[in-house]
Amino acid sequence: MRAQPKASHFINGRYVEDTAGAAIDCVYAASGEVIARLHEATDAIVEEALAAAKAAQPAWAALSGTERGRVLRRAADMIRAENRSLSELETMDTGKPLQETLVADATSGADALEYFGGLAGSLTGEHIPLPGGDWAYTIREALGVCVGIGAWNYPTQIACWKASPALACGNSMVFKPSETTPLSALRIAEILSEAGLPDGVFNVVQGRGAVGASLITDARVAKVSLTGSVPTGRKVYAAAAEGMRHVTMELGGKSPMVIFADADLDKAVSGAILGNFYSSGQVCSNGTRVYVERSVREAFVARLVERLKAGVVMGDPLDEAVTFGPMVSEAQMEIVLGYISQGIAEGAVVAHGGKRADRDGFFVEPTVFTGVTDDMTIAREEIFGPVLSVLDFDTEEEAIARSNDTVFGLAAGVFTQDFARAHRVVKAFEAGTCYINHYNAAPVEMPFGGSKLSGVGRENSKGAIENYSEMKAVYVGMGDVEAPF
Ligand SMILES: NC(=O)C1=CN([C@@H]2O[C@H](COP(=O)(O)OP(=O)(O)OC[C@H]3O[C@@H](n4cnc5c(N)ncnc54)[C@H](O)[C@@H]3O)[C@@H](O)[C@H]2O)C=CC1
Repeated sequence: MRAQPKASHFINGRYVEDTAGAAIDCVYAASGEVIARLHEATDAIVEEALAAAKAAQPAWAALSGTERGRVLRRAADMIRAENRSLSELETMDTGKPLQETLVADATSGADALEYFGGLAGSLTGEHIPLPGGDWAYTIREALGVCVGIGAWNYPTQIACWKASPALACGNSMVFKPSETTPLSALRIAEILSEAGLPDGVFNVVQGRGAVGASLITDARVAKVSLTGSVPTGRKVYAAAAEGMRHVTMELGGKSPMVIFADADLDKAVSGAILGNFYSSGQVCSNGTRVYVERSVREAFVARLVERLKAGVVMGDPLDEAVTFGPMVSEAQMEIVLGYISQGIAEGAVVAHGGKRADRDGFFVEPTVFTGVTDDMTIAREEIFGPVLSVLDFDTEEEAIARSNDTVFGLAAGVFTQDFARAHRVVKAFEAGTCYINHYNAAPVEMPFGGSKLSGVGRENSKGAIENYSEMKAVYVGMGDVEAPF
């Protein structure tokens, strides 16, 4: 199997290569096979990308929002038309089942392009009447050159979620995908170009952390948007602060899901599956701490395990019948297996799964732990794999307090038929993205992002516009100017 792109980088409307950069091997996670070899951006490539983005931005910003939006919406249509091949590429890049990528990756990217393309024409400032006939107005302006840095779990989606609001507002972007999944952002850049995006407005450069770091501190960069882990977020935020750059930080989590005894148990089990095993658990907002009211805990675990036994089909993720893929990489598999061992060592009980699957590739069995306590490592740290911890609780107050007892604040969910309680619990959650009787849906119309250590700013929704533009305020004096002397 080969998925070799035309070159490693896409700059100024064309593919660019510089083989002097260190090699990045792209590995198909279901077999361990190398399917493409790319090269990290050298200093010359980084310079070329930033110079292109800087040069292209003013003319792009000078177009009307409607004109910019038209390009984004055209790209959205092209992505939808090409959904199958983009989904296959995403599956090869990440190892996620084609069954998932067909509905959740390029389509989500297209949604973002369409949504922000639609908004672009309506971005305006405001008129502010003042006493004495004076007035003020605001001009919504682009920030300039934005840098986007992606994680490996949703490479297409992340590229589009960052590019769409940035470009809608008139910014240009240099995007660095994760070195683990370098392929799909290149194709997105190519499609944007084919849709009519002026050269240099969206550029992709490859590389590991050092390339990301060199992008952030360049004087031409006005904003950095990162999707990644908390430790990386700390470094990127600090580096961006040196130049007073704007940031959006979409970081990790250890989110709670609270299931009350009155919940529709089948819906709650579905929520727990969506919030733990989709993308083999490699989802930042996953609700991995599943608090179940004591009286229904056994029934919940029994149904969950039954559904996993019946529904999990492991195999080649390119086979559409497969529902459960491998970890993205051998390294990630080892991390997840390490957490499982630690859970067992600290006294948690494996109710399902618990080991590497007996097949080629980096597969870890979907794993359910019971007997988990709040102080265990598996209940405190982000695992980023298919490991669900069941914890039991007795009262609403206790469930809320324990849910919030974490440094993270990305997402949280509640399952109950008592809607007054649902809204009360959600109000008390310390999390940016909450769910009632659902989990992990991320429509573009809804803000997405975290509080506490899980992030700064929001992606998607009209709110993202605030994160990719700034207001220039203009005071207009209509009468005398009174001065003290
Ligand atoms: N909140 C959200 O929306 C999401 C958060 N994530 C989080 O991402 C993490 C998993 O993704 P990984 O790729 O392993 O994260 P990571 O933090 O290792 O890497 C993220 C990106 O940052 C780059 N990077 C690393 N060091 C850097 C530095 N010093 N300066 C600039 N860039 C640097 C990497 O090359 C990569 O492109 C998890 O913690 C997960 O929760 C993942 C998806 C969505």
